[in-house]
Amino acid sequence: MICLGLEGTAEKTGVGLVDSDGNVLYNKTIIYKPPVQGINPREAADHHAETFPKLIKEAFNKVPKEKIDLISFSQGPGLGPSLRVTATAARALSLSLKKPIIGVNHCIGHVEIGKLTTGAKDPLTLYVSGGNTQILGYTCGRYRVFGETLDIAIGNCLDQFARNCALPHPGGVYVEKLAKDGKKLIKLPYSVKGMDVTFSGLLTSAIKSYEKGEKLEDVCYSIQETAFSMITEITERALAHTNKPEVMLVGGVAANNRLREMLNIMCKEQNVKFYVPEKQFCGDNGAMIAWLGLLMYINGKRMSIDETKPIPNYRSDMVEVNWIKNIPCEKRRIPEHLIGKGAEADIKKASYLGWDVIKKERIAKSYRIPELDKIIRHQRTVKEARFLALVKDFNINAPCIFDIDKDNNIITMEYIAGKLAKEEIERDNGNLDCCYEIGAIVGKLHENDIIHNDLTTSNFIIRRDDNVDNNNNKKHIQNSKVYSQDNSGNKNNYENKKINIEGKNNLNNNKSNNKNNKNNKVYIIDFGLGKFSNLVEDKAVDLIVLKKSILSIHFDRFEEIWNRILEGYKIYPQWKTVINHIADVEKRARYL
Ligand SMILES: C[C@@H](O)[C@H](NC(=O)OP(=O)(O)OC[C@H]1O[C@@H](n2cnc3c(N)ncnc32)[C@H](O)[C@@H]1O)C(=O)O
Ligand SMILES: Nc1ncnc2c1ncn2[C@@H]1O[C@H](COP(=O)(O)OP(=O)(O)OP(=O)(O)O)[C@@H](O)[C@H]1O
Ligand SMILES: [Fe+2]
Repeated sequence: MICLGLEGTAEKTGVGLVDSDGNVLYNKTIIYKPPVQGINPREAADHHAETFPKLIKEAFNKVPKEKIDLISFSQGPGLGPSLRVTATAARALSLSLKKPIIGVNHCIGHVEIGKLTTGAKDPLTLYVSGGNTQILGYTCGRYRVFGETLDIAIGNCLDQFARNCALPHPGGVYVEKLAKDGKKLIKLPYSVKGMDVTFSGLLTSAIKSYEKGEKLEDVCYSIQETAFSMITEITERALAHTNKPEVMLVGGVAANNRLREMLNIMCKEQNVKFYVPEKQFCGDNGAMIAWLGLLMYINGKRMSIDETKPIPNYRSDMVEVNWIKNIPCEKRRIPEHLIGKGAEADIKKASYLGWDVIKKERIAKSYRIPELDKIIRHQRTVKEARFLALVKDFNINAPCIFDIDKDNNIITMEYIAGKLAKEEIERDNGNLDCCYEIGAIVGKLHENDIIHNDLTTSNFIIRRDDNVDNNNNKKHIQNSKVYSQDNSGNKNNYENKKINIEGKNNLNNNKSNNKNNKNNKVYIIDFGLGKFSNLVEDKAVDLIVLKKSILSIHFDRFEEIWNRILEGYKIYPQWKTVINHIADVEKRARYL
């Protein structure tokens, strides 16, 4: 079976022919070069209208039209006028050749052509392009978004910077060339929030640096080093979260050699395989649309002409995946001498003056240039220790700090025996009792203008008294300040509220669960990205980071979990303002 695919989501017109064995028979892309002001959607659409007929004719010279069995086209996401011309061209072809038509999601097209051409089987995919920056992984019938940009895409950031410096389109290519001659690292905002990133602060700051007279080569170098370190870091975070055995890099920005190098280094250090397609399959192309169309069609998907309307905001996680049947069970392996290998740190269990402790060492990341890496690790180590100590003053359970080795970026802290909230929620008959407490902890942080910036269910530990029984720490902890604060009047208040919620929403009436609960305490960890802020915006983004991590990891019980967390969050008097602001931030962001 042979499929002809039409790509036209933005300014590139692509036509591809692929057969059901995965052979690419034809693949050509022609880019519309926009004027200095940037892409004009009307002109991009006119470019498609002129270019599609030429490319289709060329394709028919490769494979006679009688041999084509299916027409597929990029249905979204993208610019309205471009998508409309593409859909119209596909419908016309389908009707004239009397062949079926399939509209596909462009982003998933990038992922599937990557898998086809590299041999990756179950990758965590970093998809970086002009319109998107996402970390995608397949679980249970869909590609889930583990991390993404909360404002503009990385390619858009590079292109906008280039445009401001009168460099041609596509800017990423010219930034890469100039960066090779840059030497000086100019300080630009490094903005990572959990598994998400933002680039608009970095873009503004880079433009200002250039305007102030910094050498263009140095600014380009600094943008690449900073922005690519950020996306490599969130990929590593998502890897630590999902334990996928492979990483794949796709999208137009995947053509960048420095980014390829950084991810390659990170994957070596995490002991996972790294894949990147050859350059013709990185950027937008028709073959990726043809291949995804084939996968969907062969596995039973059919579309009527009425269903072929463009979907400009077509998110990757909206696609129902019908073509993935079996996923290998292989997972990333953590070295045996560690109890945890997060994205940032190695976690070792140890003993300190008779206490059970963990040593959290922020190890050097060789993908980052040492100058940047040193600053990041030092700042985060100091910040984490300070916040861990501080939050106890607000009746929040967090491990006690025993020692900070600033030279080597090691924090020695109390070992909290228990399960991560993530495991507790995912275990058989999932226990959601911790969710209220998680919300209450975040509410207390926000009440005190503390933003955690990395809220996920891996950063809450449910400590069980059962687990502490045979633990060295029990007697020490019972006498400590932390423990007495745990038992403050406030806590009873939380318990009462929690019972109310559970009464309403009685999901876990298993007696033994309830009995265990009484002894459970929720601890928060990992304050390396923390900061002080009284801005509603920062508090809303903090909650969005948590919400998105739950959507990607606990997708099947999202509503229940999120409602419980929000109930707990109501401990914070300004909860309503923050929760209302979430919708504003989400509307503004590209990901909606
Ligand atoms: C929705 C769709 O229209 C959009 N497509 C898209 O953005 O085109 P794509 O070909 O995947 O990526 C283009 C981006 O890729 C960047 N790019 C190309 N070569 C580059 C290089 N060597 N270094 C850095 N960026 C590069 C360009 O600057 C541009 O921002 C998308 O996939 O989001
Ligand atoms: N005090 C502690 N007691 C018990 N286990 C802990 C403690 N701190 C961390 N861990 C374990 O180590 C894992 C990683 O810790 P942490 O989140 O602090 O590291 P990280 O490198 O910042 O992780 P990431 O950046 O991936 O979230 C935790 O998920 C938890 O399993
Ligand atoms: Fe693309």
